[in-house]
Amino acid sequence: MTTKPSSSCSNSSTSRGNANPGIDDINLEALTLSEGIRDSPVCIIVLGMAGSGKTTFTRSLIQHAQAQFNPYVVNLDPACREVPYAAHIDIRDTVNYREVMKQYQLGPNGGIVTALNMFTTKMPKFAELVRRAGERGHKWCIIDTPGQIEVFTWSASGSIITEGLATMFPTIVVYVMDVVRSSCPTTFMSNMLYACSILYKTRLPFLIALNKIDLKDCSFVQEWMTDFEVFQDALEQEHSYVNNLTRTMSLTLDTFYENLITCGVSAKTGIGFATLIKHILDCVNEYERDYKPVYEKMRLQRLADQQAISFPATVVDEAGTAVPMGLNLTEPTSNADNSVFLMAPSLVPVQMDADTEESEADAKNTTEEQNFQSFVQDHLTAQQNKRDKQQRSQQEQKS
Ligand SMILES: Nc1nc2c(ncn2[C@@H]2O[C@H](COP(=O)(O)OP(=O)(O)OP(=O)(O)O)[C@@H](O)[C@H]2O)c(=O)[nH]1
Repeated sequence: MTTKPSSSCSNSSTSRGNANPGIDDINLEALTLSEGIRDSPVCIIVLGMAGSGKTTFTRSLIQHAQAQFNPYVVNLDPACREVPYAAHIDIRDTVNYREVMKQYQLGPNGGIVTALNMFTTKMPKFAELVRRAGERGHKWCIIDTPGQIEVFTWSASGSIITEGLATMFPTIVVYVMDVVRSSCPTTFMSNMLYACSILYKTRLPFLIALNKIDLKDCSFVQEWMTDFEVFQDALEQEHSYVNNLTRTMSLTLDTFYENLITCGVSAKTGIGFATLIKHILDCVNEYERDYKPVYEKMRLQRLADQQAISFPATVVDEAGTAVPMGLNLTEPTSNADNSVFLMAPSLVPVQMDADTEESEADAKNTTEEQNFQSFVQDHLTAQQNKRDKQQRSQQEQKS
């Protein structure tokens, strides 16, 4: 097991003092936009609503693709406790999400977004690791994303990662959908709206994995997508205020359904994965045929933008003045000096601080113990004072 660094971001200086190098020490040339889009590895970004089964799906896909595609695996969920597969790159090795929450005074979702932002500062090096994986024979790179879907799909870092990968490697999106939860027409429609918005936002080949078919057959979803009348009938059974909206939406999404590929799977039992892999290969062909020219153009445009002369903020009119954020918020240490570093197998420093969670738990236990002791002490003192007072008043009465 990889030992977790104790600070919010693993500091490159930690690794520099070590016998084992960090990623910044091995003179890793960051992959630049000047290189064209490669043939491999194919990046498969796994998205889906919380609890839809993304992580279980990722594990199952790895198993089914192992022999043929030798997947390189990336976990981008900083908040998960553990993953049921061996990840080659795990965001949790790069950014300590709990420490981020503490230092930046954030709630859980803000912590996840910030952790992802920090990881994204190393995007060129992340891309370089993926490229090297391709050269070592990994034909696929499977990327598991955070539980809260909006954290990835609607954050700047999610876009940077998705577009960054798509301008360097063939990239597709697999949207995992829970068929059991989608048996409610309104939930189905919410899921479809999400899928639709992601499809248009990412502009990548898109495949819907209808997951958990061991619990419920997915043919009803496919029927709802192809036959408007059947969906209307299902909607009639529900008495909800949102029915009108759902009905209108289903009409709007009709054209979107036509271009969608769906595939029933069970991440738990493995049913449907042989077909799913065929669909993934079709999506890769689709990327090569329809999307690659678009991303190639985007890559060249970005390269031109990068090479254009950039003016320092001082010469820009109305550059403005930075103001401190929030109330009494101490600015956390800046990360501009390369203090976030990316870890991958063989780059893990030998000497790491004690496991953060363990030490945090110990500290918490000690504090709780102290709090409890002082509570008992206060209680005993109060009791004693009460007894003394009673004795005094009894003596006064007697005298
Ligand atoms: N029966 C059944 N259960 C499944 C299947 N896939 C996932 N699950 C269960 O669904 C639950 C959620 O699965 P996860 O893989 O953690 O889902 P996730 O989308 O990664 O979850 P978050 O990242 O927390 O949003 C777990 O209890 C899984 O065991 C499946 O195909 N069949």
